Amino acid sequence: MTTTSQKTIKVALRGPALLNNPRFNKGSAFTRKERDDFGLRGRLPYAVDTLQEQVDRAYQQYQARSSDILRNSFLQSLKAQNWTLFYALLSAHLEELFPIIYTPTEADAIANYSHLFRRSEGLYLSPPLTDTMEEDFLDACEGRELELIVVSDAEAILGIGDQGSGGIGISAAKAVIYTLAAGVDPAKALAVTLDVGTNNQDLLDDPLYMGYREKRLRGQGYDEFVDKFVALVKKHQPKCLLHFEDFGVSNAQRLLAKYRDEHSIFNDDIQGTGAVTLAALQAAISVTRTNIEDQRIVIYGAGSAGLGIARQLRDAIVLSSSCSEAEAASRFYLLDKHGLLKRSLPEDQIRPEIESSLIRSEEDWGDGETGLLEVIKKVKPTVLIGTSTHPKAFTEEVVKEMCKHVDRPIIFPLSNPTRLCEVHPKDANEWSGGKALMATGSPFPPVDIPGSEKKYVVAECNNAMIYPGLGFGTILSQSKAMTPDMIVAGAKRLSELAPALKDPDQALLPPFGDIGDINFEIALAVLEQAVQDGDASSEVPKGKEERRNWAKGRRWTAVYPEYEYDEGGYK
Ligand SMILES: NC(=O)C1=CN([C@@H]2O[C@H](COP(=O)(O)OP(=O)(O)OC[C@H]3O[C@@H](n4cnc5c(N)ncnc54)[C@H](O)[C@@H]3O)[C@@H](O)[C@H]2O)C=CC1
Ligand SMILES: CC(=O)C(=O)O
Ligand SMILES: [Mg+2]
Repeated sequence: MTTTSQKTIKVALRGPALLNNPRFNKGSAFTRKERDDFGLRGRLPYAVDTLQEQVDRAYQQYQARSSDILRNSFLQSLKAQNWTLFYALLSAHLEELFPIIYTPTEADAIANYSHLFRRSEGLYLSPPLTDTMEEDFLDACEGRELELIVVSDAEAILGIGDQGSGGIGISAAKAVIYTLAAGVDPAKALAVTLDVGTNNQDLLDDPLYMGYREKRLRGQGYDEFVDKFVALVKKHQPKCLLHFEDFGVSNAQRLLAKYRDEHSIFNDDIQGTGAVTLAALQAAISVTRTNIEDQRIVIYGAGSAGLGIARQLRDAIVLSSSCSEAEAASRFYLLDKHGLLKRSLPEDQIRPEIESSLIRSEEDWGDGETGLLEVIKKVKPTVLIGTSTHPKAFTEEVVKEMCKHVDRPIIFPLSNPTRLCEVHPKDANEWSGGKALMATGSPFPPVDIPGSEKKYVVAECNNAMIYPGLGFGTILSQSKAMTPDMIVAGAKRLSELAPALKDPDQALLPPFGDIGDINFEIALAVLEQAVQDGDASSEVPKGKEERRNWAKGRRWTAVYPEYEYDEGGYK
């Protein structure tokens, strides 16, 4: 691990103000000279640590915590103290710590936000403070030119639903992953929660609940509130990527459509999930040696993720075959709470934003609700994807029925956190006699390959495998929008890096331990696409190799620069 960079930066903070600033704090790693210059001599134990020694100590402290939620709290607190150490520790033990800062543990941390709370982070915006929103926004930006804002209104956090003010947790976690995986400078990122109230009665009844204790704002009031926020982003941070996370399905779709031509925006649950699933599917069909247009695809759970996946895969079929959009759409069978989405369902059982080509016609399917097993029997799908939050929905009967018709069923139970997964991969593996090609939303241990000493690594098909690269590539390009072609370029690059391409017994996506290298490649692919389409800024270097080196240099890494005291320096 490199512990100091060659860079020297000017800092205007002294003593406790420096030690309490997580961006600049080095704790026990301040050099003797820095201790002299910044009034720190007697404020620190005598020895000067390296970053590696700090990481070793922090890791020991981490390991001493007795539960995942306590480990999550420990890491939160470390982040509030020292960003460099926090990111260096995460990078050093990435695969182990990732599920602690993200799914599944972060879901529990968010659900218990008001009880675990110690220190605020990011920006909290609520309707009673609408009049001061601009002032509060500018305060949170602290004069910085941001590259990234992650915003959530917390209506559909992971699979655990409406979490009110706890939503800041998902914005912050997604922002951390941008830094960890893509090298977005944490000082140029902001986590925001639009705390517009909550319909989660448990939160409303909780005396310790910290959010805006009202039912969710809806309708025109909600739209005006979001409009005001987006207008501030456009006005004060025109170059920043605005990432939407875990909005309720109707708002997610609507807001993406509303703002996509106005600012560089991205909806992770729709676009990120669509892209990562496309990459995993490309790897799976390279194993089955079939074409994407020949798949019959059942998607169980037609919300943000399910619809995002359907649209991304449909568009991929159109791109790689002679199929029209309608022909491509006819390969999909979407199910929601009332079973198969088909025209004979009452109007209020199908969300109005779902395009009719994704809804099956009644002649084929008759009246009444059609459940998953019936759909599997009739459709004989090659691909079954779960985005429903309905645990264990892919029963033994469902998996075995699928196996009757295809040799290698592709089964992606993507719901998070772990306990909401549609099928445990161990069960799907057993029921399919080891034939299922699997990917899940949260991490699962490898499963046995029948008749082999080897294990089958279940890919983690989570948008976190791709969104940092999609976002960083867009930030680098300074394109006005993250275009569909840029997203496809990122997904294509990810699928090329799948271990299954080299060995069909290997995982459909790379491991999360490689998330940094992988997302750098994704970011480059996105940047190249923007350059090719003429969407990149003129500041982007002209030659391809030059661009790669330039992009590498733009990555923030967890190293300590040297500090020089200067009254005009960073505060
Ligand atoms: N692996 C990944 O990268 C991602 C996974 N997800 C996961 O997917 C799940 C859904 O997330 P979103 O789409 O954002 O939520 P959402 O609320 O927009 O969608 C869930 C959909 O499932 C439907 N549903 C609920 N119960 C059902 C049942 N019993 N049968 C069929 N459909 C049912 C709901 O009506 C809704 O339309 C969550 O668990 C989330 O964590 C979401 C985004 C990314
Ligand atoms: C992964 C993600 O974005 C979700 O579960 O909502
Ligand atoms: Mg999400």
